[in-house]
Amino acid sequence: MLRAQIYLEVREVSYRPPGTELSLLNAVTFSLPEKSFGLIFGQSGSGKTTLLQLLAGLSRPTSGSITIQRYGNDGNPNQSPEPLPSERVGIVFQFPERYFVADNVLDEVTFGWPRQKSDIKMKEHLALRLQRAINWVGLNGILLDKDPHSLSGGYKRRLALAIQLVQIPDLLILDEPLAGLDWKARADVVKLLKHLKKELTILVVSHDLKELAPLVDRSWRMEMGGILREEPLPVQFHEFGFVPSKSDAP
Ligand SMILES: Nc1ncnc2c1ncn2[C@@H]1O[C@H](COP(=O)(O)OP(=O)(O)OP(=O)(O)O)[C@@H](O)[C@H]1O
Repeated sequence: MLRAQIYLEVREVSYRPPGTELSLLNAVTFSLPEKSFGLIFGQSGSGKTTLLQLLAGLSRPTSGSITIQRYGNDGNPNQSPEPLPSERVGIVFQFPERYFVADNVLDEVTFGWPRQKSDIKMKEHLALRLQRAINWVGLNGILLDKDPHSLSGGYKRRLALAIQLVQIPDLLILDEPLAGLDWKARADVVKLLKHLKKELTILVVSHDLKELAPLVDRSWRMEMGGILREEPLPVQFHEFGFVPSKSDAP
């Protein structure tokens, strides 16, 4: 049975940085249903980060569209697509801990929030959002007055996620979320992403295909020249520790 669903839809998006003749993305087209996990992989320099920056609204496509489309139970679009609002997109860049600015966890998560003038209702609303984000990423056991730089690698990534989740994004974008972490922290982040996927649409750029594969609903390879093609992950069962027994052999 079909059910109503919302899709992120990227149509024929091309991008040429202002003042250059070089096209970094060429007619990129894909769609991702809400509350699913998309993974983009491909060679270094193929344009993956450039695409994420466009999705986050940090730069604008030279042509093409990035929209939200709602479909009804009959599988037909409900109305015309709406532009993806950048304030509903959270993005965590590679090595987010390098950009921490505050000297305690609370200030890092609430950086830029109004401090004095907000009314009680607004303060309560912000406190609820903060609590939700902190609980979501499992930072509730951590003292909020701790120096973010003193946290372990895995907890720094949780904090980076909380900073985005506090804005209650519809789409969470992650650029190489496992890069630079030890095996335990990587396993921790994968577990956390599995949990977040129940509530959010997540789009990840990564080279860590093996570890992320169990979460992935849709995957695309970015080829040099900024061309995106849907492609299942090139991961074999044996890479997950599955060794066929003799009776399983064809
Ligand atoms: N503003 C710019 N002007 C010109 N070239 C750029 C600009 N930004 C990025 N590039 C080039 O565009 C190409 C794509 O870069 P991008 O960072 O998107 O690739 P990537 O697939 O994310 O690579 P990696 O996996 O190494 O992060 C690279 O060759 C990069 O040097």
